[in-house]
Amino acid sequence: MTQTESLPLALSQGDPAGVGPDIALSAWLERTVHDLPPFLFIGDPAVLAVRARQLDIDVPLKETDAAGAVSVFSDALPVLPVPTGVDVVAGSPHVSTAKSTIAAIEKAVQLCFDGKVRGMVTNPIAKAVLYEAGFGFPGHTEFLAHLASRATGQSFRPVMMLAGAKLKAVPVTIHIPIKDVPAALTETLILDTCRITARDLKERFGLSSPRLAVAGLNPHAGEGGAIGLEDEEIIHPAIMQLREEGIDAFGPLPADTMFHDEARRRYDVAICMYHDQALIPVKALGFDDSVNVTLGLPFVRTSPDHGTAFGIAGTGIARHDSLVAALKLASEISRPAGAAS
Ligand SMILES: NC(=O)C1=CN([C@@H]2O[C@H](COP(=O)(O)OP(=O)(O)OC[C@H]3O[C@@H](n4cnc5c(N)ncnc54)[C@H](O)[C@@H]3O)[C@@H](O)[C@H]2O)C=CC1
Ligand SMILES: NCC(=O)COP(=O)(O)O
Repeated sequence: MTQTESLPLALSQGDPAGVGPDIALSAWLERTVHDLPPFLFIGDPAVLAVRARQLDIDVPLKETDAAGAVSVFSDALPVLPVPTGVDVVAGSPHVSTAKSTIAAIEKAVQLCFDGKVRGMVTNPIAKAVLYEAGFGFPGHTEFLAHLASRATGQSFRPVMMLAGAKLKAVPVTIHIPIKDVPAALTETLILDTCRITARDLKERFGLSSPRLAVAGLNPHAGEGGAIGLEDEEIIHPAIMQLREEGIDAFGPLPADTMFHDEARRRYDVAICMYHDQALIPVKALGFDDSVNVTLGLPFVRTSPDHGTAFGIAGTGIARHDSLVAALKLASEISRPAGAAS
């Protein structure tokens, strides 16, 4: 076991009124079945205790710091307390919890930089709740890059990748209105996204020469310019440049025919032009096994692919499969290259 492998993962609470607490509790209960790496929950122990009672499950909690988490994990769910300071009702999000939701994420990042955890996994946040509290970032992805820059003085370009057993996909533009996508799509943005994806698939995922299938923006990838010009004028030149750099990128491909079974065998990752072009196929093919992973950061971050699911928080029907997959993936990609599994 390497030094990194002896460390826990940090798991941030996410929105306390969402399913984050439910799935953290139930994943811990099945830690042995799933052979989970030890994780430290960063959030409010009172929220966990109330949710466990509501779900009628028995989960011992133990408040600790990162150093104590691994030894605690087999007998209790280790919790680094970040109190919400309010009574949280499952399924009823409230802006008053935003401060602690953000504090838990910041704490997890700090532990990564302090070398106290091997990486971080984030439970889902409700973006609208955080925006109401003045949060100035579209989501975790951009916030984590900001925190990394603040900690190091360097700039980081985060890349969102959804990774499942059947498909990995990267949206080049992320949380922006669909009407703004064409203007946001530049050759530089596509190049940066593909370079970071290719590098991290090599360095973290062990693919020696990742194949990047690049989607077009318009129907039929523009049909030779008759149905839009971005495919020929922006995406195609970016692909040519990537190929000159030795990156195995090809396209632009008509997006409607690049996700069927046979097409997916020709590539390792689909580079998509906007959020739903990437996330719809990933979630359709594997809602329960897919994981959101942020590439381009100086630490490991994964997350379940789903959101806060307020409608089912506290009911006992939230599945923890995607969180389990996120914990396992974080553990795998935080292992130094070449280390045996
Ligand atoms: N990484 C993150 O922080 C993410 C946060 N979100 C946020 O979540 C909120 C709700 O988003 P929605 O679009 O409603 O997506 P959602 O993923 O929360 O829910 C979509 C559907 O899937 C079901 N579902 C979700 N997770 C489930 C689970 N673990 N087990 C069983 N069923 C599950 C829900 O009940 C609902 O029917 C939004 O505020 C959004 O911003 C959404 C995606 C990722
Ligand atoms: N749809 C994916 C999503 O919303 C996750 O965003 P982030 O919080 O991981 O940036």
